[in-house]
Amino acid sequence: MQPIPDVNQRIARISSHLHPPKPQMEESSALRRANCRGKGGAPGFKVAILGAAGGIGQPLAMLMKMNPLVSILHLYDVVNAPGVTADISHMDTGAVVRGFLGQQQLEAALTGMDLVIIPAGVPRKPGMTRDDLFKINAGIVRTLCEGIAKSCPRAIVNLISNPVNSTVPIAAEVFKKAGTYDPNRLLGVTMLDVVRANTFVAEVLGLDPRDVDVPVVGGHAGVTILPLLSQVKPPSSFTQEETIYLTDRIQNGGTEVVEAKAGAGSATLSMAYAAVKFADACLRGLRGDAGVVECAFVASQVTELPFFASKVRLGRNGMEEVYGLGALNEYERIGLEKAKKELVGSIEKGVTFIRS
Ligand SMILES: NC(=O)c1ccc[n+]([C@@H]2O[C@H](COP(=O)([O-])OP(=O)(O)OC[C@H]3O[C@@H](n4cnc5c(N)ncnc54)[C@H](O)[C@@H]3O)[C@@H](O)[C@H]2O)c1
Ligand SMILES: O=C(O)C[C@H](O)C(=O)O
Repeated sequence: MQPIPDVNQRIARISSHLHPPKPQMEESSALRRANCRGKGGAPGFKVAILGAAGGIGQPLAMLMKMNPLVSILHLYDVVNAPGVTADISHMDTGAVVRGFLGQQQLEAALTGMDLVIIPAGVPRKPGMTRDDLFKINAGIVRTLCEGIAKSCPRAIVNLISNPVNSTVPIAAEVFKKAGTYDPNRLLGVTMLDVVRANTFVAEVLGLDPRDVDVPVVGGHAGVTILPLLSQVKPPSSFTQEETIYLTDRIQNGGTEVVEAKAGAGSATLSMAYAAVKFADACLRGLRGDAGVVECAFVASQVTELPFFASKVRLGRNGMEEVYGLGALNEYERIGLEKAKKELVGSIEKGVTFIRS
């Protein structure tokens, strides 16, 4: 005969139906992870997203949950991390998802991570430059990088927060101060410029964008975004009119989206796609795949500037080789001078923010 549960047990059972266990945020679930038979031990890399509840963070988290190279996915934000974590964690893909809310959980979010992707920070509104975001985002990036230096100093960092031309130097200075700086592990994400360039060039040439590869060098703001149309694959030639149109559209792709969103933010979905494309390349490099090459804003000796976006080869140690610029045509040489002129100030601004 079944024992009759006492009233308190019955109330507890009814209440647990009405108020199902909260999504896993640390130890909040009624059936704790330790009691589950599956330990989520699939082989793969541990990845954290900082700013995971934002416009980029959410689709980025979804796409990383779908990436078979990821075994553990940590979602950190200062707001709404529990909701996003609950939602994403129901996807029946391999990665185990854990959520972390607020500064006091930053250390737990970062400990043991192989790759940290940072889309935390405010986006532009129409009329603003990326540099207008410096005031708020510089401090956010500093805090998060201090956390990385403390909790996962060997992690590869993919920095998305704008202005990338200044936030990457900020991150480098924070890591230097902490004694953990490895230039090969700090990569500013400029992949969206490449994704846009491939799309716009394919449109002009009448090709499938998946068959087009446009190197984009320099930085990630206005004239610092320098597409090398003379090096497009498959080899292609452009009229002067096409070159001017394409260069302008690639350099102002971000503004095109900011204006279309009319105050509701900047590129999020195409950025999440680009971020995952780049993160996947980093993970394939970490796995030891040969010939993984993408563009990124990195510490560099390709020009006289300390940072510059170039094609880089990714490997077990992050960036393993930075490629030179190759032969440039006259139009690109003029563009390069303009890009360097603006980059000097943006890099210096980031360095000074930490040193002063
Ligand atoms: N590199 C690129 O190509 C590229 C492309 C698009 C956007 N961006 C930049 O990415 C950033 C984010 O854009 P978005 O559209 O996702 O913005 P968003 O406002 O939608 O999301 C930002 C998220 O960051 C979180 N956040 C704020 N402070 C934080 C902190 N201290 N720690 C952790 N999280 C914090 C917010 O709570 C929010 O969830 C912006 O700076 C934007 O300019 C860069
Ligand atoms: O343009 C922006 O402010 C966001 C981002 O840098 C982009 O290129 O879309």
